[in-house]
Amino acid sequence: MTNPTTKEPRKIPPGYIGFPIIRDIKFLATVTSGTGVLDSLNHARRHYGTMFSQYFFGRINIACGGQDDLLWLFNNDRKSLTEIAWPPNIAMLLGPGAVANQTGRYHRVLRSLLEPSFAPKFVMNYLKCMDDTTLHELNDWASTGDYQSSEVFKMYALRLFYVSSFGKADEEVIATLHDDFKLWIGGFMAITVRRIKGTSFDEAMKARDRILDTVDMLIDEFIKENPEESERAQTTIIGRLIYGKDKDDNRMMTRDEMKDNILNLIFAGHDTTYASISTLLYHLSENPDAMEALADEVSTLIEPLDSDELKNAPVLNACIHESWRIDPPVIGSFRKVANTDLEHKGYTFEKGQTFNYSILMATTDESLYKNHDQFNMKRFLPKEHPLYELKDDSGIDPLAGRTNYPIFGGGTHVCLGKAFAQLELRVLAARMLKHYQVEHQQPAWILYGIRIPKISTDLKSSLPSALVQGTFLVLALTLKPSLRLKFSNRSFLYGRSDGAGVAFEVHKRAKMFVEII
Ligand code: HEM
Repeated sequence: MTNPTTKEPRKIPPGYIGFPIIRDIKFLATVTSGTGVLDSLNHARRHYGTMFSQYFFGRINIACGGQDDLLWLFNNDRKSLTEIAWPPNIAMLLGPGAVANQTGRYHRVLRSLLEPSFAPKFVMNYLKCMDDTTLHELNDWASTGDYQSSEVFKMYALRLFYVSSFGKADEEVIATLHDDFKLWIGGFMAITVRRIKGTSFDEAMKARDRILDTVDMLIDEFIKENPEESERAQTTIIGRLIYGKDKDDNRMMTRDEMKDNILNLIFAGHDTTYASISTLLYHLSENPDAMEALADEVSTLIEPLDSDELKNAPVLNACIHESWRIDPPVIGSFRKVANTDLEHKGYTFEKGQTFNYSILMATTDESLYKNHDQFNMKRFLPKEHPLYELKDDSGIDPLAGRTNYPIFGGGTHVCLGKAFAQLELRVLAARMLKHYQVEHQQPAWILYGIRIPKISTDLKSSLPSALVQGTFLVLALTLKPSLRLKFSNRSFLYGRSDGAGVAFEVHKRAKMFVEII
């Protein structure tokens, strides 16, 4: 902190602030093109280091992602010297009672009311319903025999959250929530928080009202059907939120807090899960050795799935952690200086200065992860594993919650749903590779089992390759039904575009189909 008598003129880190209009165009181009985020990050990192100024939604913002920067920021968070700083539209969409919007004591109270539902031990209560939902879902995907959009991952993510929350699924309500949620998230790109009729922000706020009404009705129903001592009240997210008490204050959540926080949880777990599934499947299909090792490992898992066994499955964890590392579902978050000016690296940051801490910068730091742009799940295998290879990596433990693997953020707002997210992905990956054969497939025409690459490439080379690939495809239709993937761009908010946002197809053995692009 600075001494007011010796305070120097404000200095901010170097960076491209740019000229009006040009910077607006540059900013929009960066955030709307998936690879633009990583490219511009790499560019800035090369020129200015791990802390630099940037123009962001109309103001100067400090981006940072070095180990020292993250430690500094997360420690400030704990001392209440920095606080959360969502852009105003996101803060409004989240609502006044949402944990992610809060600071100080109120934030601690809300966390203490929410944390029990997401504690690693408690999360194991959700294993059975997650597993049942997953088996059912995979079967549905497999039986369509047609390409589907990656939207199904979103519905699946919502369904998992819903069954863990309420202990059962109501398809009509899930579909309504899904549609409203899509409109709600559309408000994230709003440049004004004025409610002008017909704008995406206005539509998003209306969707927020509808979601809150739906949640209100669900809470009423839950209370009616599940008294405090019932099993559902004791083992579901909503049960814990309704009946749980804060240990210090002995107070329960108000109805408004409950509604805002259910929406907050849906938001926090929805697209993150969707992006996690997309990227994991992408990297596995691009890395057949990893996929094979994983399929071998999950084939030996006992039935019913056991939470400890899943938690300790080395290849499963290594693949998930490496996929999250190379394509973090959340690439960063926002903070601002709370009340007192702060100093770091010789710069003085005044009250209100905003920061964007970068998870992506840490996970693509070459000094932490050699060949960071290559998927290498072996970096996270335990030493005693037969596939373990210590090359240049420094043995980082992704579960330690350190700044060298900040996938779930850090400081006081560190992810509340970490154990939940890990369980979801473990169950899906285990079930998929235990029961299905997963094939990677670039966009192509599939004609009676023969895969014909898009004719945009050289025709002479594509025809023989079509025949070879077609032969392999037919051979591949062996005992397991197969899942096929095709890739397109992914939302900028959730990392790079080259990795995910998949349309995919699951089909039963020997099912023939034609895909028209
Ligand atoms: C792979 C999946 C996920 C990733 C990568 C992820 C990542 C993150 C990150 C980076 C933050 C910190 C944001 C900040 O510093 O401001 C965060 C916060 C949060 N996450 Fe997650 N998350 C995931 C899944 C989930 C799930 C499934 C839930 C719950 C169902 C959840 C609930 C939350 C909540 C409530 C917060 C806000 C906590 C607070 O502000 O105190 N997350 N998450």
